[in-house]
Amino acid sequence: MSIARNGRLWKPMLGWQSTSAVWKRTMATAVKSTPELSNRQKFNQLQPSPSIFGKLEKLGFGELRRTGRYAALRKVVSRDQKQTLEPNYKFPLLQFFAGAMVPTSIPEETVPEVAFVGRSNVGKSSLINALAESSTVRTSDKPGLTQQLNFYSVGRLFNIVDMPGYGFAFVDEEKRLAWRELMETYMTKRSTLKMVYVTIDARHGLKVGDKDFLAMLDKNRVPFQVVLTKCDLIILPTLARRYMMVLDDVNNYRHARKEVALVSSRTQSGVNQLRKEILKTVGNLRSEKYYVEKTERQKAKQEDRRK
Ligand SMILES: Nc1nc2c(ncn2[C@@H]2O[C@H](COP(=O)(O)OP(=O)(O)OP(=O)(O)O)[C@@H](O)[C@H]2O)c(=O)[nH]1
Ligand SMILES: [Mg+2]
Repeated sequence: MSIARNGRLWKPMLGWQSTSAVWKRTMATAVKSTPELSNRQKFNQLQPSPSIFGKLEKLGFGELRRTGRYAALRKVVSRDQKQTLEPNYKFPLLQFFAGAMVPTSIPEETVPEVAFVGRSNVGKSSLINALAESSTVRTSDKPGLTQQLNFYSVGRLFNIVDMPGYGFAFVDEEKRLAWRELMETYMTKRSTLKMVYVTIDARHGLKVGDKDFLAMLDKNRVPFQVVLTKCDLIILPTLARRYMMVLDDVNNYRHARKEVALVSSRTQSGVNQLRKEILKTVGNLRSEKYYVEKTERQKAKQEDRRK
C-alpha cells in the first residue's frame, strides 16, 4: 500500500525493520525532490566538490579546514611554491581618454576593448583600478557615481570601458532610459568590443534584473562573462555555493563564457587570474617568461629605491 504525500508516493515503513541509515537516506531523497523548497534551502543544499574549494584556494580566497572527508586531499604547498605557480600579469598604464553621455559622443573604434557593466555599487570601478594597479578610476560607497561611459586606454594596446550601473533606483526614469539606450547602443554596435564583463555582487548572486540583462546580451550575440565581486565579504562555503549556482545559470546562455570569475578588489584575490584572461581576450598576453622577468625587474627597482 502506498500513501500520497507532497505529490510523492510513499511506501509505508513496515514496522521498525528498516535501519536508521535507510530512513536517513529516504528522508534525504524526499527533501531533495520536494518541490516547495525555497531558493535559500536549495542554495544551502548545494554540495561544492573539493575541486571547487581547490580552485578558490588557488585564487587566494583561503583554504577550507580539511577535516574528515577532506583530510585525504591535504596537499602541502609551501609559500614559495605557491608564488611561483603563476607569474604576476601586468597591465600597461591606464589613462582616461573619453567620456560618453549620449551615443553620438562614443569615440571611434580603434584598438580592442573590454567593458565592465553591472548594478550600481557592485565594484566595477574598483575592479578596474585593481586590475590596472592604479587609482585612476573614481569610486564611491554611494551608488550611482559613474554616470557615463568612461573610456580608458591601457598603454594604447587596448581599452577598458567603465559603465554606469544598471538598476539604480534613485535616478529618474528619463535618465535611466537614456543610460540604457547608451549602453545597449554601445554594446550591440561596437565591433572592437571583445568581451563584456558583467559584475555581480557575490553576496547576492544573479537577480531577475541581472538575468534580463544577460538575456539582452545573449539575444544581441554580445560575448560576455560573469564576474563575482566583493568575494571577501562572504565565507568560503557560501562563496563555493554561489560559484556553483551562478555557473549553472551561465551555462544557459549561448554567448556567455562558460566560466565565472571570482575577485576581491580589496584583497586582490582572483585579480591576477582575471588580468591574465583579459590580456588573452584582447590578444596581448605574452609569454610567462616575460611577466616573470618584468616582476623581478620591478622588485629589484623597488629594493634599489628603498636602499
Ligand atoms: N569589501 C569590498 N568592498 C568593495 C570591493 N570592491 C568595491 N568595494 C566597495 O564598494 C563600493 C562601490 O565601489 P565602486 O567601485 O565605486 O562601485 P561601482 O560598481 O563602480 O558603482 P557605480 O559607479 O555607482 O555603478 C566602494 O565603497 C568600494 O570600496 C571588494 O572587492 N570588496
Ligand atoms: Mg563606478
